[in-house]
Amino acid sequence: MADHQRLLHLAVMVMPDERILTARELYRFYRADEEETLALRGVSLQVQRGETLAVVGPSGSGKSTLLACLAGLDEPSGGEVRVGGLRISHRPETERARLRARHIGVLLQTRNLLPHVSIRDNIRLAQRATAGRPAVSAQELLGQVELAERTHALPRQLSGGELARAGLAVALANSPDILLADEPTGELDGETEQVVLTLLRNRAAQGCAVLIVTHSAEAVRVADRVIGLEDGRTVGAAVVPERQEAPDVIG
Ligand SMILES: Nc1ncnc2c1ncn2[C@@H]1O[C@H](COP(=O)(O)OP(=O)(O)OP(=O)(O)O)[C@@H](O)[C@H]1O
Repeated sequence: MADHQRLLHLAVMVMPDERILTARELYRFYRADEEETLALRGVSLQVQRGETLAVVGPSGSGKSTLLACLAGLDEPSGGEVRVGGLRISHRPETERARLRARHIGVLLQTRNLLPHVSIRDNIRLAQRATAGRPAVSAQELLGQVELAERTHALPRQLSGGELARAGLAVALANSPDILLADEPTGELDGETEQVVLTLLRNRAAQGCAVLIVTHSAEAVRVADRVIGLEDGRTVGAAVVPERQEAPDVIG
């Protein structure tokens, strides 16, 4: 190999892949009893490090299905999902779970919290899914989401806003490269919504790729880009013209 080729090869090897999350031509077909639904019909997207992408669309348009396929919680019927250079789709569940634990934080509408353990132990259990020492302690994470005083609380002892922040702390337990959030501000009041959006923005500012499925105009406003889904297809993509920074509530 010539010198310049060797240098180029090295540069490609050490250059971080900015397109950390890539979905190509995703299809998801459901069959329940006699009913067949094509929930995704060829969806392609990319999210870069440091970028926030909002996915919007009417009920039933395929948003949650898309998020589940991106997270490796569900398998697309066709197409593929890549995390950095690694394919996460079309692998056994255990391998998808391993890749997810290492690279992806997922915040689901159900708030991804186990009901019978404290919020601190919810975080610790999430951290056990990866080998090695977590980069950030459960106590530190709870401090970041302003729940340091509620360490021992069970999920049912928390308010809606506190639950949303606890769910986010669990999603961030393993310092993910990618954060996927399904309606992260769903039932929150305006003030708590701003707190959660600020936390998401801060993560993106630290280099995380953030994808938010949302109905909230506020959430769309803090995104860098927005894509629409309708009937399982992307119907438009736009750069948000003037991003409104959420107030800097949490450092
Ligand atoms: N497990 C399933 N089995 C059969 N059909 C399903 C399943 N999950 C979703 N669907 C169907 O796939 C389509 C897309 O559903 P999905 O939940 O992804 O939509 P959504 O945009 O997230 O909706 P919402 O905004 O109401 O949460 C819908 O027609 C839904 O009924």
